[in-house]
Amino acid sequence: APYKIVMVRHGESEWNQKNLFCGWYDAKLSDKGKQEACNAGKALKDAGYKFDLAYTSMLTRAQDTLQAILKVLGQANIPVEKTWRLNERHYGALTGLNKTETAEKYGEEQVTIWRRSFDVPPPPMETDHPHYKAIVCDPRYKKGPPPDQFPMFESLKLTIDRTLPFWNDTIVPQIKAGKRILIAAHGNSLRGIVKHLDQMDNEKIMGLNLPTGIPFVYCLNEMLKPTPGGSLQFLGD
Ligand SMILES: CC(=O)Oc1ccccc1S(=O)(=O)Nc1cc2c(c(O)c1O)C(=O)c1ccccc1C2=O
Repeated sequence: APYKIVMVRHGESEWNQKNLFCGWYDAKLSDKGKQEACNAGKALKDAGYKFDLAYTSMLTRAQDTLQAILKVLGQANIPVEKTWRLNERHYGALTGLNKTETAEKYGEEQVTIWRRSFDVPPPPMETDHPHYKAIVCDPRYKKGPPPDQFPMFESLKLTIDRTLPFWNDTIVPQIKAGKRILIAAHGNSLRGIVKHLDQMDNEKIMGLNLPTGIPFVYCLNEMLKPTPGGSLQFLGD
């Protein structure tokens, strides 16, 4: 295929382990997550992959997954671009809650509605949220999003709507320039790219739960459309 691109969802985080909504909270990789990242690097190395350029989010769990992979590949010094547009979905007031607390606070019915909705957002993160300051005042966001666009909550739709401009405006030109690219990001930001590439409808993309730490490849034609059988090829399959 004229073009190939590799993507990987970050390894398990310490909050994934505890089944807490993480979103824009900067949880670290768990020991298992670090192992997953190394395994991803090994799978890519064994398959002979090399990269010219990598993209990741502003969140440590994705950045550390990327670095672990690049280290295994002996490519720790290739250019890496970090962007908030590849961040995980912002879970608003649910950030830090587990399953029981969510159901207690909002009721099972509301949880079921949220789980099934493409464009129903969770309640906003208020200024009294335990992690509000750590997230909103984090200096890493100095270069964006601008204060008036800084999310306090996101639906899956809103997440995809802020990820795709980065894909179209920044990543696509580099693919067309022939760069070998690796993206290490999050379940929902990667859903945005996958939905776009495979022209999936809302229900279908909500049914796709990308596994942590398993790289997947897209083989794209001249029009950057997936070739037959070129979609979502997981390494190790
Ligand atoms: C497997 C698991 O325990 O998931 C958790 C984790 C934390 C809270 C609630 C749950 S749950 O069991 O209700 N399942 C569960 C719950 C939810 C979601 C989801 O994908 C999911 O699997 C969402 O996407 C989601 C998105 C936006 C707002 C709320 C939810 C939500 O409440």
